[in-house]
Amino acid sequence: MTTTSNTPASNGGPNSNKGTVYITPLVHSLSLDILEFSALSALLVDGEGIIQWVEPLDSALPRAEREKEVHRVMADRGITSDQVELVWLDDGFLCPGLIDTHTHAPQYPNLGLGSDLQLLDWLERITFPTEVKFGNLEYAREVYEEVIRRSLNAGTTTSCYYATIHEESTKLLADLCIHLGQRAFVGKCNMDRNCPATYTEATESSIASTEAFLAHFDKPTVPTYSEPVKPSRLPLVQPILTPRFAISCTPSLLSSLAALSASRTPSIPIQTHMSENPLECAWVTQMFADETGAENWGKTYAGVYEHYGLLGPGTILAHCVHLDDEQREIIRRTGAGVSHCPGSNMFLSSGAAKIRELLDLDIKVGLGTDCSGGPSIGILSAIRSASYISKFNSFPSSSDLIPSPPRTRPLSTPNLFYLATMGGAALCRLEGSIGNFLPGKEFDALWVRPRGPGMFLRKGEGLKEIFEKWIWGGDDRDLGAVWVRGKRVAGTAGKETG
Ligand SMILES: O=c1[nH]c(=O)c2nc[nH]c2[nH]1
Ligand SMILES: [Zn+2]
Repeated sequence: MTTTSNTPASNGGPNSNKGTVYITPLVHSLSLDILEFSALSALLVDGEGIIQWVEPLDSALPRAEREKEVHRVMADRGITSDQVELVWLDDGFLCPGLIDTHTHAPQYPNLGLGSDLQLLDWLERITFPTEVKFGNLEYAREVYEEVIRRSLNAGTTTSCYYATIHEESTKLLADLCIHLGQRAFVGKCNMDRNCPATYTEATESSIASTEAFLAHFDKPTVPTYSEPVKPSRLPLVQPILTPRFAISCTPSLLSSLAALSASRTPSIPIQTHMSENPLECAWVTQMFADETGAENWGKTYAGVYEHYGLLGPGTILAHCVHLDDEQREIIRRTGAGVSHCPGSNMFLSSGAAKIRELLDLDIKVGLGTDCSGGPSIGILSAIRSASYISKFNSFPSSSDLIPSPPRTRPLSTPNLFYLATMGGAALCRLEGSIGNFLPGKEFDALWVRPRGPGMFLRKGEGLKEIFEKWIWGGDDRDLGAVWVRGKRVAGTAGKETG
C-alpha cells in the first residue's frame, strides 16, 4: 500500500529502506544564470538518501488525476507502490539545502558584538578572548550543539566550520555534526604567532594536534556516528586544514600544513582568510618581505599563500575583498575558490568584494556567514547582503551628474541562489554529490512552506513569486523540513502549536 502523507517523517530516510516519492513544486540551479522552476514534479529519493529520478507532472490536473499520473510514472520506472511512501508537499516548494562555506562555530556567543571595530581590533578585543574558552569541553558542547541546531533550522545543510586551536573540542564539534546530521567540514585552527599568549601554540604541537585531529576521522567508527558510512560515499563530515590567516602563522607552519594537505589523494582541503581588511593586507606583505626578503611572491597576499603551497582546487579563501589583477590571476590559475562573506565585510567595515569580476574569470565562489564577523547565522541573510553589495558596486560614482553605464552587473536572484547552493558545492568539491536535484545526487533539501496567506499566497502568484518572497523576506519559520542525505534533520512541520 502506498502511504500518502504531507508531513515528512522525522526519522525517514537512510535508516528506513523504503524510498520516498515527493510530489512537489521545486526550484534549483542548473547553472549560474539558470534557475529552474517546476510547478510540480515527482522526485524519488531512495532508502540511502540518493535522488533516483525527477519527473515533471502536469500541475493543472486535479489532485486525483495527478495521483494517477504519479503511479503511471512509477510504473514506467518499475517502482511498485509498496516500495515507496508518497509525500505531497504541494503547499510550498522544495529547493536544495543552503551551503555555508565559511563560519566560526566558537564565535557564536559573540554574534552582534563589535560592529564599530575593524578586523584586527575585533580579533584582539572580542574574538580571541571568546575562542580561548573552548579548551573547556563542557562549554564547547553547549555552544556547538546550539550552533549546529540553529544553522540546520536556518536551512544550512552543509557548513565549513572553523573551530579553535583545541584538538579535543574540535573533535567534539565534528562528532556533534555527525550526531545532529549536518554535512560539514571541520577545521582545527592553526596559529603559532601574533596571538595572545594564552591562545597560541608552538609550531610542532600545532602540526601534531592537527595530525591527531585527522586521525580521528580515520577510525572505522567514531562513537557518535549515527549511521554507517558507505565506502562509496564521502563521509558526512570531513576534516579541513585551517591556518587562521597569514598573520598568525609562521612560514614553517604554513609549509607544514601544505605538505600535510598534499600527503593524501585527493588533497585534504584547506580553508583560510585572505585579503579581508586593508591593514591586514599591509601587515602581511610587510611581514613576509621583512622576514624572507621575499621577491615577487611576497608582494601580494595570494602570492604568499601560493609560495607556501596552500593554493589549489581544494582551497577555500574567505573574503578576498581587496584583490588586484595579479591576485585574481593567482586564484584562477591555482583553481582555489572564494567564500564571499558580505555580512561580515559590512559589519567589520572591511570593504565591498567584487564578486562579478571573480565569476567572469570562472573562479569558484560560494557564500559564507562568517559568524561572528557577520552578525547572522543564516545564508538567506548572506544572499541579501551579497545582492546589496553587488548593487552598490554597480552604481555609478556619486559625482557623476550625467547617467553613465553601470560599473558591473549586479548579482541577479538566479546568480545569488546558485552561489548559495551549487557555487558552495563546487567550492567544497562536492558538486557531484549535492547542490541541486540532478539524479544521482544526495537529497540535501529544504521544504519551504511560507507562513501565512498575507505575505505569500496572493491570488495569481506563481512559484517564482513565492520563491522570490521567501528569498527576500522569509526566515527559519518558513522551513517545513530540512533533509541531509535524505534524512530529516530540522524543520517546523509537525511541530506547530495551537
Ligand atoms: O572574519 C574573520 N574572522 C576571524 O576570526 C579571522 N581571523 C583572522 N582573520 C579573520 N577574519
Ligand atoms: Zn572568518
